[in-house]
Amino acid sequence: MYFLRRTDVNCVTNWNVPLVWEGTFDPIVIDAIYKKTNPRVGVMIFAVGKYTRFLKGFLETGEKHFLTDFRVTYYIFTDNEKEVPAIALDEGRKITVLPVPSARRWQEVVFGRMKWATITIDKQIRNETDYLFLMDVDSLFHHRFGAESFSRLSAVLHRGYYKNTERVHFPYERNPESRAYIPVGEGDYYYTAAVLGGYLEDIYNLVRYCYEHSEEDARNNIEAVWQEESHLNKYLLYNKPTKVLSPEYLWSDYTKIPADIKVVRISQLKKNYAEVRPNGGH
Ligand SMILES: CC(=O)N[C@H]1[C@@H](OP(=O)(O)OP(=O)(O)OC[C@H]2O[C@@H](n3ccc(=O)[nH]c3=O)[C@H](O)[C@@H]2O)O[C@H](CO)[C@H](O)[C@@H]1O
Ligand SMILES: [Mn+2]
Repeated sequence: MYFLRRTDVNCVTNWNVPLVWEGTFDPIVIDAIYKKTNPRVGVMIFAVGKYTRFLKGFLETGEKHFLTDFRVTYYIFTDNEKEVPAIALDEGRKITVLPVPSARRWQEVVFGRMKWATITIDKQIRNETDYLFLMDVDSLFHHRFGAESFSRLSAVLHRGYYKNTERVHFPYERNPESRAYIPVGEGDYYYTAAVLGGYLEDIYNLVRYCYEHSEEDARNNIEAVWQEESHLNKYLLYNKPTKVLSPEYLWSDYTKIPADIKVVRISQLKKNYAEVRPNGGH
């Protein structure tokens, strides 16, 4: 008998839910537990404008590493259906393409994810999915992303702020006029908006909150500092995740891999922001 544990990182949050790292779970045991209920998994990805170029790599590597042996539907929201590549999918896995309008600003797309997620869950996905994930498309899977990620609400620590950043320096929205406002002194973690998952209804509550609150900001001519990610961080402060995933679940090709990151499960690709976005860089 041996026990899986890590002593170099924190494996539990202040509200006593798991913080998942490589070396803290047995992948075979945990997949077998969830396999019994054979859940239907949905993954929402947006590929608007030039971002369709990322679909091939995302889907091909997803087939190698993302919940292999589970039933998975990739919901691809795009303004250009013709650019969705034909990828050979394993049994029990499929692609559903959903049309969305083109955008003049990249901000429209990242905010729009919350809007289209809300609308599409109501219209269709509620009847098709048990667990729902939302992911950025400009990334590749490099390593197992399995059933250890399942819970009612699972959020991923942003790689840039998980270790050496005091909470007063988290890049939360600090304008009290914004619905995403978090006062200095509050906050648990800074979470990324690029990977997120949970039960369908829990994700629905989250995306609807982010959608409605960003619309309210827009009516007051406010755009939160990190767009939908700011609203997400506000939501997660008052609706704590039931599982927190380490930055293994979203690293970046821009960032050197430190010793506590034993595996990189997904990594954001380097991209030319000015070239790939409709209104240029940051
Ligand atoms: C440095 C920076 O600017 N960071 C933003 C961006 O990081 P990122 O640089 O990760 O943003 P991104 O350009 O990858 O956009 C997020 C996702 O939106 C989709 N997409 C975006 C633009 C577009 O024209 N077409 C399209 O399909 C695509 O799925 C992409 O992966 O997103 C974060 C949340 O995810 C925050 O909102 C940040 O504001
Ligand atoms: Mn991205």
